[in-house]
Amino acid sequence: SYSHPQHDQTLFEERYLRYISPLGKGNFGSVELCRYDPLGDNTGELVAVKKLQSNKQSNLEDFQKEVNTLHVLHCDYIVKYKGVCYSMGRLSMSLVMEYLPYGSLIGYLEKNKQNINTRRMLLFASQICKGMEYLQSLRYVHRDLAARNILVASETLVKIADFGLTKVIPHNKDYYRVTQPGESPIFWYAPESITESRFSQKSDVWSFGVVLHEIFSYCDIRFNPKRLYMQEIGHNVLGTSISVHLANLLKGNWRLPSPSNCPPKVYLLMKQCWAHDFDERPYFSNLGNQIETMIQDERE
Ligand SMILES: COc1ccc(-c2cccc3nc(Nc4ccc(N5CCN(C)CC5)cc4)nn23)cc1
Repeated sequence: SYSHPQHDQTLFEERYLRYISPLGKGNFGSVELCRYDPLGDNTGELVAVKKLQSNKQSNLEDFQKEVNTLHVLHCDYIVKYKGVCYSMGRLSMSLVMEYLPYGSLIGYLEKNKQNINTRRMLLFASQICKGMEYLQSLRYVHRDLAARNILVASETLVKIADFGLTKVIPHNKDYYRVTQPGESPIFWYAPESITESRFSQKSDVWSFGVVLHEIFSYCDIRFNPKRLYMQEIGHNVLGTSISVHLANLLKGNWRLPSPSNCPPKVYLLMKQCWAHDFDERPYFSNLGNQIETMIQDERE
């Protein structure tokens, strides 16, 4: 059954949505840069439009849920939802969001690593913490927190994007169990998510630790989490699935190594997020405070 349509949904008319260029491919869809230009004089605003890839019913319902999720989120550290555009002909819909000019954190850190100091990396980390704290206050679990899903709005502001896998935790539980794990980003997953498909605020904290590792590795492809884990697991693993090897590696307390030049106190923060027992992992509020303190201490 369809989730109820949002009554105050902002409607963008397809005929005024001018395609400019592709921005990337996310979960279930592609994102394009468009100008919404009703006056037809190029004075309209630039927007990021996420088009639903296939019109498969299941994807349409997941997409509608993503729209409903983003619609209720109002936070400086979460990409702003603007509205939807229905293409009547194809009975499909697109999600219209604010356009963030600097793109994803991955491209930004790689390109600007020369002039990004520890202080700015900690600032980005604290903003992601605040966005996650807000998300958790509404009982949402993101489930796909990764540098690829963090967008750069300005040189001093990042926002969390891509709520394709986000779930709401039921009120009588403190975790969400996924039935059909699709294309899973297992190298960002907590052990309990890998072995039991169990997702909670504490599994998002684990993923945040991996995002910290990505940030302090300047998202250098040579040190990306998947590559580091696969080096440790060994590329020629046959038979048993990668996730079994990964779960055993984590059970045996192997963790991603400290990025080079990463301040020891930041690596300690990552290790806190990677406590095997999810009850021992800090909350985003606690992480945010620790990071704020580090920012104060940064003399740079
Ligand atoms: C996974 O792919 C995406 C792509 C775009 C988005 C998205 C959603 C909501 C808002 C939003 N603003 C931007 N901006 C943006 C700007 C530049 C680029 N790149 C410029 C350089 N190119 C080589 C790569 C794309 C990508 C995204 N992207 N974006 C989310 C996931």
